[in-house]
Amino acid sequence: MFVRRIAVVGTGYVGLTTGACLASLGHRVVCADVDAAKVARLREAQVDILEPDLAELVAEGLAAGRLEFVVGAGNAVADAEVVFLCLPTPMGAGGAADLTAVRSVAEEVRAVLPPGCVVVCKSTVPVGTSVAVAELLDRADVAVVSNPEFLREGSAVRDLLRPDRIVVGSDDPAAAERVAALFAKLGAPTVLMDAASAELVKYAANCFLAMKLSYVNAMAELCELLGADVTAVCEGMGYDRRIGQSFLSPGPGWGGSCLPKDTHALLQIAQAAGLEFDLLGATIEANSRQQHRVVAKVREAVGGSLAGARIGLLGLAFKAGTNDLRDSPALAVAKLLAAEGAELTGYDPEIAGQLPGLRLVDDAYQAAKGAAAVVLLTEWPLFRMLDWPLIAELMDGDTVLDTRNHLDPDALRRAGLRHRGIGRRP
Ligand SMILES: NC(=O)c1ccc[n+]([C@@H]2O[C@H](COP(=O)([O-])OP(=O)(O)OC[C@H]3O[C@@H](n4cnc5c(N)ncnc54)[C@H](O)[C@@H]3O)[C@@H](O)[C@H]2O)c1
Ligand SMILES: O=c1ccn([C@@H]2O[C@H](COP(=O)(O)OP(=O)(O)O[C@H]3O[C@H](CO)[C@@H](O)[C@H](O)[C@H]3O)[C@@H](O)[C@H]2O)c(=O)[nH]1
Repeated sequence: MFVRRIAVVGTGYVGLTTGACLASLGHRVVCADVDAAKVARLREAQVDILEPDLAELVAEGLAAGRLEFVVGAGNAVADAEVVFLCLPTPMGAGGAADLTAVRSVAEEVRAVLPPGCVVVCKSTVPVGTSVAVAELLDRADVAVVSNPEFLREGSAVRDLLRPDRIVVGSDDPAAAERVAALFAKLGAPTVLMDAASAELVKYAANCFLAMKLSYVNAMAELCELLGADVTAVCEGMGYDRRIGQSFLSPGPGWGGSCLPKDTHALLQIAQAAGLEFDLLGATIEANSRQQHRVVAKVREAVGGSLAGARIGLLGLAFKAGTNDLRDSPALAVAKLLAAEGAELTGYDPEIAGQLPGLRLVDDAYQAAKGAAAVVLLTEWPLFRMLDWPLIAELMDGDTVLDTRNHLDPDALRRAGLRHRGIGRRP
């Protein structure tokens, strides 16, 4: 494999993982960010996000001289053969993806990109963005390639080094081949296509996953009405290889930094193209319904009114294994509870500091103390090991709402508590 000089712009979940992994594959990588304090920490191998193996890979790359961190995209690209854009594309006005950072970096680097380099869009961006970036760059000698990223938070390094597939799209097939070659060592199935299709694959995949979860959450509601058990139903469905066992767990609704913004963005993309994508709209609506359903269950547990009710929340991150709170369903549920006058105390093993609308405490027992009900919102393994008799003693009420079906109902029952799950037989 040829060693390549690579620049990565943006050192968040995607950029830092991409940079550290490409360095571990032998390439020489310069990562840039606008956040000077973050760059200073990264130069000391201090990684803020909770990602297994990432800090180690960063330290190894720095020590080997293959990984470097600089402030500002313009300072990273000078001798790069390939430039990855790993910039935020948050939900903007009306739900569309906000491309401000991508555009501003394209303008920042256009005059300093070396001749013949390839610019790769790894951010999740609407169809047509590669073409728009090429127009902004206005450099006939620079090709633009789409290489969407599919990593999950909490397993970012593993997902990047052992991907299910690599998608590379460009209207310049030679440039796409050059980008695919960077990852050749991984031996993953690599799908080459045109730029528009590659951009759409990312949204198509995330929206399909969201739809699968909304379906499962709706099925859980139906199970409650019919006296069936969603765990058994999903297990039975999942053995069908066309369906699969993964991504079939009901919860308090799906969230995180990607699924919510990407479903809204694709709805906008479809609408702009003249398609009312009703199925996707229903997927989003069902998710909001699921959060309201959780609130209704808490209301019922405390006897009808949440005004002044003390509620203990276990878990705040959008899923276990991350300290990311972006679009966390736990926070969405907390906000709805607070709007009805509930007094919230919350605990998450990976979240510290202050959050609006709730009192953050240092352990699950403090969250349960005096609570009329306890609500588990993130499936942290440690919650399975709690001292339930002690929690029963500390609580005012007796109901634990387990929105992830994560706890052992018998252990709670033995402690004298009422366990309420999602889609479970009472
Ligand atoms: N987080 C994920 O799990 C994930 C997975 C796949 C794809 N994506 C997509 O990848 C993109 C990046 O997501 P992320 O989660 O890594 O974002 P992030 O918010 O974690 O990181 C973005 C980084 O870009 C930096 N930045 C912003 N403007 C900049 C500029 N002008 N110049 C240089 N740096 C700048 C920020 O300071 C930040 O460090 C998004 O489009 C997202 O949808 C995210
Ligand atoms: O069976 C399941 C699986 C997930 N979730 C929830 O769904 C949300 C998203 O989970 P996950 O997909 O694991 O999180 P992300 O790290 O945001 O990863 C998604 O978003 C990334 C950014 O686009 C993509 O790269 C990944 O492929 C895609 O899985 C979270 O709230 C989870 O709790 C469930 O409720 N039940």
